[in-house]
Amino acid sequence: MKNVLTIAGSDCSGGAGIQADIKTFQAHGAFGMSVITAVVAENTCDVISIHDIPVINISDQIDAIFLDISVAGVKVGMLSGEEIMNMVAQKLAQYQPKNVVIDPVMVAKGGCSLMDPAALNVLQKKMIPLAFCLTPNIPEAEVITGKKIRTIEDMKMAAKAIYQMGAKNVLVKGGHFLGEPTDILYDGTEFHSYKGKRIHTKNTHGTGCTLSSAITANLANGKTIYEAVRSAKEYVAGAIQNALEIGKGHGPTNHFYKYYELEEKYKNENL
Ligand SMILES: Nc1ncnc2c1ncn2[C@@H]1O[C@H](COP(=O)(O)OP(=O)(O)OP(=O)(O)O)[C@@H](O)[C@H]1O
Ligand SMILES: Cc1ncc(COP(=O)(O)O)c(N)n1
Repeated sequence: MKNVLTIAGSDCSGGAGIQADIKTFQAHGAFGMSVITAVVAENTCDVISIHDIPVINISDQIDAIFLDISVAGVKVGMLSGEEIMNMVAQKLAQYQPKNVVIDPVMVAKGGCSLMDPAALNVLQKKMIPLAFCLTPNIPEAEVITGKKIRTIEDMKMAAKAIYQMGAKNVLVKGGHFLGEPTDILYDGTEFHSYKGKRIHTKNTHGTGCTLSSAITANLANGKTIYEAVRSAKEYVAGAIQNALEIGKGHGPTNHFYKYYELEEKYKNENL
């Protein structure tokens, strides 16, 4: 079993952030670990408040893991400000883990900001070059590149521009477009398009967190980036399809359907 780490914020309502990441790791047969960067008081409707964990403690959490345990993949989610981002970048550069997947979380589904805009420069200059894969949604790709995205061609141009900032692979997610959700991957040579069928539901809280964690676990489990993204997109579609009617707003993705499959696999392989 591979050990995978998420460095992200806590969503007390269990739909996004650390909680979504750990559920996703578990459903992929990986051992999940977490470094919590912020405690977000949020639910399916709103973000009420954000408490950043002191930088020294985040740094200690990262050391605690890397000084003791081998890490096969790292997913990075919410980093709310410059100081935290600088430190996480410095620690990743120090420990050089493989399979770093960065989800540049900026705004929660309800519209609340989860990243200080002043941190954009650090994201571009220090975090993006550390990413084996960066997974911006359309608004995030627009902020990072400073260019509007209206078409698939614009998504490709954005992926290329972000690749040039130093990420090895860039996946621009198309969930925010109307119509079928197509994601575009650029690997520095070619574009790969991942098409999906739109599932008509309001229960999509945590889809971005789930996708990036599934990619991380797949890479840690030895899949290529192309296979990791294809399989993660299928996983998210299943998690949306089986989404739960929890709360009054955007309900969370559901990971249980995969646990049952995993249980069967383990039984059949006598693991
Ligand atoms: N309604 C939907 N039906 C099917 N797939 C979807 C739907 N919405 C999003 N997706 C897929 O889910 C993944 C996450 O995409 P999205 O663009 O929503 O990311 P995100 O905005 O970062 O998510 P979040 O809002 O949770 O942070 C992508 O693979 C996208 O294509
Ligand atoms: C702690 C944390 N991290 C990430 C998100 C983004 O997820 P979403 O856009 O689905 O609200 C979130 N809401 N909370």
